[in-house]
Amino acid sequence: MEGVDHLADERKKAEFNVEAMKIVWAGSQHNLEVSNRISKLVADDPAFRKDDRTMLPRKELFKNTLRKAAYAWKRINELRLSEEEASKLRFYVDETAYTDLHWGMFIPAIKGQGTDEQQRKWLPLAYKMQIIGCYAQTELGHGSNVQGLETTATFDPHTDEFVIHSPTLTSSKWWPGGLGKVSTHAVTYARLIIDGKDHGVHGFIVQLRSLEDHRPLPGITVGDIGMKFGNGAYNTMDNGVLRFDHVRIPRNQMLMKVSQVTREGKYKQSDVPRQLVYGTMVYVRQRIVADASCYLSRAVCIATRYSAVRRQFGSQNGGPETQVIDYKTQQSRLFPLLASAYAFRFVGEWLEWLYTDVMQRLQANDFSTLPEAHACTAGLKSLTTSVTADGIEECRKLCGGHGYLCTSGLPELFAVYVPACTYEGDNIVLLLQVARFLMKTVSQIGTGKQPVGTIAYMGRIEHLMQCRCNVQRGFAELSADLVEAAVAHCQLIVVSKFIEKLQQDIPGEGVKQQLEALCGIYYLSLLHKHQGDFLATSYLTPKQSALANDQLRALYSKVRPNAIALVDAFNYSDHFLSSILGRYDGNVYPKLYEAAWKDPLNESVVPDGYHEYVRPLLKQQLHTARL
Ligand SMILES: CCCCC/C=C\C/C=C\C/C=C\C/C=C\C/C=C\C=C\C(=O)SCCNC(=O)CCNC(=O)[C@H](O)C(C)(C)COP(=O)(O)OP(=O)(O)OC[C@H]1O[C@@H](n2cnc3c(N)ncnc32)[C@H](O)[C@@H]1OP(=O)(O)O
Ligand SMILES: Cc1cc2nc3c(=O)[nH]c(=O)nc-3n(C[C@H](O)[C@H](O)[C@H](O)COP(=O)(O)OP(=O)(O)OC[C@H]3O[C@@H](n4cnc5c(N)ncnc54)[C@H](O)[C@@H]3O)c2cc1C
Repeated sequence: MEGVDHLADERKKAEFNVEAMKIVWAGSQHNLEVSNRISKLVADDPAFRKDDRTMLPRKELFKNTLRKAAYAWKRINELRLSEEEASKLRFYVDETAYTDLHWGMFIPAIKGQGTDEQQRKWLPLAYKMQIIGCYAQTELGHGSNVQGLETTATFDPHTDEFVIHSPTLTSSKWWPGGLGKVSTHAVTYARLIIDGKDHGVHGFIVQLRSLEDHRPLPGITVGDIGMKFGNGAYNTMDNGVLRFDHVRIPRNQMLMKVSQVTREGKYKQSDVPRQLVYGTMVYVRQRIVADASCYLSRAVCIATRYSAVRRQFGSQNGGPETQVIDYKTQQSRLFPLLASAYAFRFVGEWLEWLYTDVMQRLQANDFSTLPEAHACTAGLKSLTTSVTADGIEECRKLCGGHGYLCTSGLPELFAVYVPACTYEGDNIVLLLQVARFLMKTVSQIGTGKQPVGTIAYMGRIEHLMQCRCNVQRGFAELSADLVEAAVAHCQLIVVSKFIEKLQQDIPGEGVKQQLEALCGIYYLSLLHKHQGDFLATSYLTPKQSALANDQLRALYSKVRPNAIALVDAFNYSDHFLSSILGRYDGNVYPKLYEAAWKDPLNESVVPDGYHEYVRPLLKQQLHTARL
């Protein structure tokens, strides 16, 4: 029934102040106000419609994305939106586009690695979108191993230029988003060669296309790499291929904050770690962690609302069947994901703080916290994206058959999100970086160096203090176990940041109690999942393990009446969720029925192709039957 809130009874059960929880989720009253205003702006504007996205052929889909990106930019300017509001608007438009890479990587790369002079030249152009940029690092043959990139930038002292060249097929740039069809410029990563000497990988600003007619400049071959997983989803993005044939750029287009090449061709390394060349990736990994909670909470919101609407079995005396959310099995799959969404929100906030702190220290030439920042961003990016991708798929299964329909919103959400496990660093490769950091820490504990920050706990573990180990010895052989240790370390960070959040003053009736319950579900469900490890290492007795499981079940019961309100606190509009199963009013069945009839296949009663391919078969059967 239209206008009826089918979830009203569920909402009445809430034992906490939902409006106050919305503020906790948004981070502040101000953030909530901006989110409300901008999400409504997008939802109310038919130009941002997206319910047809999974049905459009690629070319139409891509053109539509270009239209939306241009329209979004027009609105941002007309309404004089601030940078914060503009990025919220792109978030609520909810369509991956070349602009993600322009704002998310091209500009940060110039800001992080360009000199003041380079920033003064390039940033105003980029901010006004008079040039559009991408981040061209990965190659056909090299992704994870950045030091293995093959593209060369050879200094020519006669002309004061670099010659950018792709020497082999495997050196072709491959994957950069926005590169395929739109970008006019790319921050391109290439090996710096001076006088025959290889100085390793550096960033260069290279113009790719004419600003007049958009054609590739001489020596540039560029295009899209083709369709990716899923309908709609990441196919709104023009991930591209790019080859350079001795393309010349002025010397001052090498990003020279970290190291410089002089007019005479002298290579000068600033007094900063070379890893700062990887700074843009650290920035984006931190953003991806913050984003994981958004994707996971969307899926959880859909699955929770639908689980309250859906009924199966258990009818008593002809009464209604049981809501599937009341089954303990459903709760044991759904509520840990709900708890994870909140946990990732808080660890994302903390990581943002850590990143800002590291950047401030770098300004003051203090590089001491860089290794920890790298380990935290790499590890948490890996953990949160893996859990989120698996969690979206679990939510699809929690919605039974209807979860498989595109109108549930879940297939596209999964397809658009799952590459997050690969981009900005393959999740296993990143965990190996964390493992290396942990092993290095262990090797230093023996020398009396006290670990601080997120690894301080290691200094309190007795047998680690006795440990005398070399970082590399046995590393490769034990790498699968070390990856597990790295995940456990990252989980510890997530749990401790959740607990720290609870130690803050959290206003709103019942809000803190709900968060305490969710925090308990988060760590107890982990403990339950890994109880074998805890028992094997005698950190838990079987009795304690059983008690922990009892406590977990009790927390599921505590959260159950609040489940709908806890997902309402994410404050997602129906437009943003784009899911019939996750509708705010729970009016699922009539809307599913209605949507089916809107499918293009139902535009005619007799489908295209019937007369060519079906009718002849039927005729043949009639003929055979008569015989
Ligand atoms: C639809 C979803 C949208 C999501 C939106 C999300 C967020 C939105 C907001 C903003 C983002 C905007 C856009 C992004 C959106 C979507 C993504 C789209 C694009 C994706 C882009 C990319 O994928 S870009 C390419 C990314 N590539 C990688 O990540 C490569 C991974 N590889 C590496 O990083 C390195 O090769 C390495 C770390 C694995 C190894 O490096 P190497 O130099 O060989 O190092 P060693 O292992 O020998 O280590 C040497 C020492 O250096 C330390 N170290 C390594 N890395 C760093 C670092 N980054 N910082 C600091 N220190 C580092 C390492 O620890 C070693 O130290 P020690 O010697 O002391 O041990
Ligand atoms: C949607 C999408 C968007 C992207 N956007 C961009 C972009 O804008 N710009 C850009 O430059 N790049 C981009 N990329 C590329 C991306 O960064 C790389 O794909 C990513 O870094 C992984 O590298 P790879 O593809 O070389 O994987 P590989 O390293 O080849 O991984 C293959 C397998 O090998 C394993 N493996 C690799 N090395 C090791 C090791 N040392 N030990 C153990 N196992 C290992 C991995 O775990 C994985 O299972 C994008 C990729 C995708 C999918």
